Amino acid sequence: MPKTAFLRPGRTVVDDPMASFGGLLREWLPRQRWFAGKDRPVTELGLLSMTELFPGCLHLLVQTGHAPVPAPGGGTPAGDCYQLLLGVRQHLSPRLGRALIGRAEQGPYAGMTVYDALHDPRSAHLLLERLRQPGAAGPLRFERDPAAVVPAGLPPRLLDAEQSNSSLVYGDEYILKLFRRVQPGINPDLEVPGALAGQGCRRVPAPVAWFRTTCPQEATLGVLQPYLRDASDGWALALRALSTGDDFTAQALQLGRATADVHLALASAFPTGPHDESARTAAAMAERLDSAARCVPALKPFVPGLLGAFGALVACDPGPPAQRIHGDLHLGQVLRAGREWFVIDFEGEPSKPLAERRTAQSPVRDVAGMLRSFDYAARQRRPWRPEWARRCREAFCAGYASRAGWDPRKKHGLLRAYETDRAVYEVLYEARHRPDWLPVPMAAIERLAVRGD
Ligand SMILES: Nc1ncnc2c1ncn2[C@@H]1O[C@H](COP(=O)(O)OP(=O)(O)O)[C@@H](O)[C@H]1O
Ligand SMILES: O=P(O)(O)O[C@H]1O[C@H](CO)[C@@H](O[C@H]2O[C@H](CO)[C@@H](O)[C@H](O)[C@H]2O)[C@H](O)[C@H]1O
Repeated sequence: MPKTAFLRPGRTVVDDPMASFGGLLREWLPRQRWFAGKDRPVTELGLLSMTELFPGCLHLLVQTGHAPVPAPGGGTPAGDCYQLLLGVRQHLSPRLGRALIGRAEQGPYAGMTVYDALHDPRSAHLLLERLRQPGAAGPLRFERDPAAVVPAGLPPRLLDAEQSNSSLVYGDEYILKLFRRVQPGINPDLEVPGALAGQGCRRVPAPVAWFRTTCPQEATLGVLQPYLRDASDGWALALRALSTGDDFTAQALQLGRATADVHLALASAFPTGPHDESARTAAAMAERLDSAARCVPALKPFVPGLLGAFGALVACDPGPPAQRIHGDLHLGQVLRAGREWFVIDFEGEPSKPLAERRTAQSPVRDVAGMLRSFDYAARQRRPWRPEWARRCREAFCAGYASRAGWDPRKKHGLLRAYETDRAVYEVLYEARHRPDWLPVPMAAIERLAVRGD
């Protein structure tokens, strides 16, 4: 196998590895669930860095490029940086068949089989070993909480979930999340749980080890944290309750309390700011709506009604002070283990720039996210169960109010604005990732635009 080294951007390499991988990855990337640019064909793929992590396993950061949109004023869509772990072998054993990316035809790896190494237990094992022993590999830095003791030899398994990233579970003890779309700066999914652990907040699993890159820019690549075994996520529990007819309001009430606990800890751990309800926030929401309506024309008839909801942001009583928030709170981001709710995945909405996700924002945004999620769950049942959603939403708000010192139910105008903004995001998300689900947020759009309740 050709010897590979870390490639500095801009350095001329005689044997360009992308001559081997470029074509294969251009085909493979857009088919991955975590690929964010599904609405933009990948026309170029550049290599930002490549590091041989261990023999037969390459760590790559690649940059996508997209063709200009032909429509007048269409511009060129922005590309993204993705993290890949590629296995390179002569032959792939049949048990790794679903990890296959393809066979390199040319370049330094000509004739070799290329595959997604996260599926390979050997690579997953060696990755944990790297995290257990802090140090550097090319531009990669492996670091850990000095107090944490992670045992060796925990058997890995790759989570099969529909995810924005990829996660490996080790022996039901730890979970390692590898960020697929990488943005410069510290990822809030490392920053926030680390800061909350410092506050003694037990509702968020604390980071145990992590790795980052220093090139081409500083960026977080992965986080290892304790795995909550026997936990069920809120989405699965809500759907189960809906199908058995069990009450879910007690859980929703506790979830409201847990959310408020996390908000209080966040407000202590990070700077807070004046309330976020301003003409600027309303304008940002209107802009997001405008660009969503350009991508999803079904939104267009509702635009005037939805703009009315944003206008209320400036007219109504201000909400609680701005603070760091979760940013993408829904039933899939909360886990129930034992009798407690835990909150995970502090990345925020994956499509927003990282710097924006790290700003202080209104906690109403998170409340609205969870309220939307009860509506999503209720719409999984036929006939639709609006009463179920209404009761859960009420209970969640009551639980939240009992801890937070303010009651979301008394902030109707604010909630409507943030719920509308969230539903617009969901329309875009579903159009890009799961078009079959589009009617779910569209039903909310209709309700919010027409009836406003
Ligand atoms: N600490 C944890 N304990 C148990 N399961 C977890 C933990 N963290 C994540 N998971 C599981 O992994 C799934 C994906 O995690 P998440 O952080 O939401 O990743 P993504 O950003 O890819 O959506 C969750 O839905 C949950 O089932
Ligand atoms: O992958 P993430 O969990 O970071 O979040 C993204 O995917 C979610 C879907 O998996 C999406 O959530 C939407 O669908 C959920 C049901 O599958 C529902 O509970 C949420 O309320 C709804 O927003 C989320 O928006 C997206 O960022």
